[in-house]
Amino acid sequence: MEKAEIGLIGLGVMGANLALNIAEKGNRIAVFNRTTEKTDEFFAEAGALADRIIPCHTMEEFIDAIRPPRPIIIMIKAGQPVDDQIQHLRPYLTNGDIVIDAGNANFHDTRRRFKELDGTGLTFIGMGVSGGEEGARHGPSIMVGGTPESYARVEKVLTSISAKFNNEDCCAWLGADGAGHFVKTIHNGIEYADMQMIGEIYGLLRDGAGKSASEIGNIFGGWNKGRLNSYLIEISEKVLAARDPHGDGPMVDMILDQAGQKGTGKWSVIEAQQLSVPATAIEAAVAARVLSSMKSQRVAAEKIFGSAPGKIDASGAGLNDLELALFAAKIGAYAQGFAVMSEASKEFGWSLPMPVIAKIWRAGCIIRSQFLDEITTAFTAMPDVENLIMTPAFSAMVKEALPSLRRVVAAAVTAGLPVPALSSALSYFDSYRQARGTANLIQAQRDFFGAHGFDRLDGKDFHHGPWGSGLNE
Ligand SMILES: NC(=O)C1=CN([C@@H]2O[C@H](COP(=O)(O)OP(=O)(O)OC[C@H]3O[C@@H](n4cnc5c(N)ncnc54)[C@H](OP(=O)(O)O)[C@@H]3O)[C@@H](O)[C@H]2O)C=CC1
Ligand SMILES: O=C(CO)[C@H](O)[C@H](O)COP(=O)(O)O
Repeated sequence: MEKAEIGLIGLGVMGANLALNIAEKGNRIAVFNRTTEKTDEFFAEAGALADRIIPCHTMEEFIDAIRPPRPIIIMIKAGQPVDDQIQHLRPYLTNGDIVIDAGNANFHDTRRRFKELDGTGLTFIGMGVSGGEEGARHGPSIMVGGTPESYARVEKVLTSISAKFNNEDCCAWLGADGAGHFVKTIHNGIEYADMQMIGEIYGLLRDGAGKSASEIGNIFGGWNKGRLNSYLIEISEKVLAARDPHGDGPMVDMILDQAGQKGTGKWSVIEAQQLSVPATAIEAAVAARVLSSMKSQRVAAEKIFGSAPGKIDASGAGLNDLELALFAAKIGAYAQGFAVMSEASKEFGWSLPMPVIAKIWRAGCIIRSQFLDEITTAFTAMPDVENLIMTPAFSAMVKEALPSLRRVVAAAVTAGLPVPALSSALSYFDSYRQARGTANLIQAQRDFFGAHGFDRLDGKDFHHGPWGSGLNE
């Protein structure tokens, strides 16, 4: 039997679709899944693509089915299962084989795994894949980390399956070891903020303006034709229009208001904090998911404190403000995500290419949008800019949209409706553009209680105030 060019382990939602995508693009692929019945089901449903798929039930069969040196994609549950799978795979691998972890790994694990295989004749690639089920099947965004040499060996197959934007591949090598998984993590952090902000606007329209799910869906549908055009707005419109197949009303009204999370949002925030980069909108989004899960506490608290008393104007200028507010806050979240990547690039020696990252997020991934094309243009003109909002195009957009964000946050606060991500983005802008902040008082307090010292505006070489030990200065 003709051997496969590539192998894939893990036929869950993502792996199965990725395997079909790989086969469809003319590649012969061997597949393996821990639960072998899933392999049989997958093969039985592969239709015309079955000719290019070799289903395997044992590791021996799987390895034998792939032409060496073998590229092997692992697309299974992240964490310990990946280490166990590599352990299980290793005795069968031979010189030159490449192990590609395509799941949502923590990039610290990727760096460790990369090191563990270094010098063994085997190579490790950590590859972020975004686009969910549909993206995996028809074209995801692919973020690769590893050696450029190992990428060169798999580039053809990866670019053949990736999404395209204006005929450009949404797939790129981004740097060594954990670079790809780090970028995917921040992609997800931004995804959290984007989703939370859309959710907050939904809340203002539902609870503050009394709009129904289908009315809000129609509003989002209109916005999707403008500057907010994006996959997340598009699916929000669809979700809000859907009816409950097991009841009478809109589907969304029947869904429990507790958000799940698998870790990437939290990791984004942890890394931002470790790198000392403020990512306040992403932090707010992660915290909001945690608060959403405290359902019983929220129910009890509403009984004590009451529900939101106020109203939100969502007609005419009010609606325009909501659209622009979402746009301004979204800029804040993306600026923060890119700033985290920029700092990580220095810290981990990756030279992450910001314009390329923006480029490969324009199609295929969950945060894909027209807006990312504008980010690509801005970073291409100024690849080393410290913050996206300092580029001429984005500073102009922020200036235009900020008054709306301010009015919306003020109205929400007055009404008692929660807008943690929108208000974090607003405070971020307000803090970032404040040349004279208030940390002088913090420095004075620190010096007062702990003799920590401060720098003076006039540059004089005195570093303590007229209190405590500073009395002697
Ligand atoms: N769903 C999504 O939208 C996206 C998911 N991802 C990431 O892709 C990866 C796969 O996700 P997804 O396809 O959604 O997950 P699924 O839950 O659909 O499938 C999980 C897969 O992992 C396998 N698996 C679980 N534990 C082990 C183990 N200990 N040893 C071997 N195999 C194991 C399962 O095998 P078995 O059938 O035997 O249980 C199954 O093939 C994850 O890292 C996820 O975070 C990335 C982008 C988008
Ligand atoms: O990577 C993804 C999308 O880009 C996955 O769908 C991921 O599961 C999303 O994160 P969470 O489950 O924490 O919402």
